[in-house]
Amino acid sequence: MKYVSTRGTAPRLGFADVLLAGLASDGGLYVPETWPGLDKATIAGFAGRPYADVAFDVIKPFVGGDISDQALKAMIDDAYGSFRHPAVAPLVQTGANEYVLELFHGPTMAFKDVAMQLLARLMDHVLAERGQRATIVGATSGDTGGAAVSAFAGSSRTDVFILFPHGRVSPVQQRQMTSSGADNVHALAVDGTFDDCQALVKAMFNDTRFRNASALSGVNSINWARIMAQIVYYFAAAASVGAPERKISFTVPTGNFGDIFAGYAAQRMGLPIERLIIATNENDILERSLKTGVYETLGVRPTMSPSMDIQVSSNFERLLFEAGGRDAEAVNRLMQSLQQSGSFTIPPETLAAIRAGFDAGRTDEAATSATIRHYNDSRAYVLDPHTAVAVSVAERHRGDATMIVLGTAHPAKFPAAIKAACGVEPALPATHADLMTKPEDFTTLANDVGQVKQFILAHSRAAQAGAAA
Ligand SMILES: Cc1ncc(COP(=O)(O)O)c(C=O)c1O
Ligand SMILES: N[C@@H](CCOP(=O)(O)O)C(=O)O
Repeated sequence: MKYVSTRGTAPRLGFADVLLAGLASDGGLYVPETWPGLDKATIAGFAGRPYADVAFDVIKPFVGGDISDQALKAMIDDAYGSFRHPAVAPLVQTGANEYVLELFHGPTMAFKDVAMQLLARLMDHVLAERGQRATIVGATSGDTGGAAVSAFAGSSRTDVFILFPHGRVSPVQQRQMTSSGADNVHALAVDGTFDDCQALVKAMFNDTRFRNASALSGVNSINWARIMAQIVYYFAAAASVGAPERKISFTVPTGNFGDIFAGYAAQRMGLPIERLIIATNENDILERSLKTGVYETLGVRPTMSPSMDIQVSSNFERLLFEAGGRDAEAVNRLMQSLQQSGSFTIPPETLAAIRAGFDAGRTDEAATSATIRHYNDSRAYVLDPHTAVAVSVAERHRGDATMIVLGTAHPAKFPAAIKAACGVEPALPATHADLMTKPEDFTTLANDVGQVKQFILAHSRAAQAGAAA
């Protein structure tokens, strides 16, 4: 399996190189050169099988021959052995034909763990085989950071630098990033928004000298391996409720578009999905884009679903590439326009292709609270605010297909919002009982790429080894 960049000029790479590259060298995102297919019998056969077995079958074609089957299987088993629920991603029925897919039973209580636990093992494996170290950078609006810290803490081959928007993540999310005590973890509180943090990460990748000097690698969903691991739960969940014979739609709380792009990838691999529904909070760039055809960034508004407080939705570029017939030049033009003017107009045929598979809806703060309250009162089920955004959108997009809403975080990560909405203060799982009393360690930095690079060069063992060589 080879991978190509959405911007067309970066080298075609195999899986192990894409895994370590993160962002492509032309600024684009890697996608598989061709989509592997799974036939109907294979998909139906996923029902009732252990999650790790489904993961192996879905992931194996993307890895090609770069990692042996035995090593891949061992890493998958180990990654999902760290989850608190034996099913890894259980489906909870919430209505006659409605389910919440609980993706928050991993070590940091958000769906990011599903991919990050495997990504860390894959990276360590490839780095060990090559005798290399890497400098890992990540931007987070709250959950990717904690998941990365948990997955990479103590790894001898990586130093991890997580940029988070100072004062814009929940206290639980912050502690998960700042209290690991691991020497190879650096939490950086940036004076800015998540979009600023993500722009800093991309600027570091686009500086070839810095990138090479520090052996830079990324853990955001710009890294193909993150998306790859997230495809699995679409197959597992759909098969468990009767796919491929039963019609199924998914509603996905969306920010950086990685999670829903994984659903699109599952569809391209043969999973019949009726509709993929993008659910946004008041940071509704994707909902506006699908409605008007104009992708236009406005200021970020802080909401009670902070992990979705995003305007520049990185993985939308992957969809533009696919829906536009893999026209890398067109993607380049759109991305240049975004950089210069903060907006672009989606070409009409591309927009039509997107609308053929996707719907989008927005939920404001009052409706998010009302949904949390309603689910608590009527079903004794406590939704986290991100999942509540999606449940509210799903209710407005009911068709005759079975609806699966992705439950992306545990409500205990956002206790203040839940308490305000329904009076309940969700408790942290016993595994996290001491989290909020652990000492914190983080560094505050300005929204300045020079300062961030300087910090990384001073603290990355890969950079220091490179400088000494
Ligand atoms: C809890 C939660 N829900 C939803 C999202 C949005 O997912 P994506 O960025 O893949 O669209 C995020 C952040 O990514 C998140 O942390
Ligand atoms: N919501 C995310 C933002 C980064 O998304 P990613 O999936 O690209 O890592 C977060 O919680 O950090």
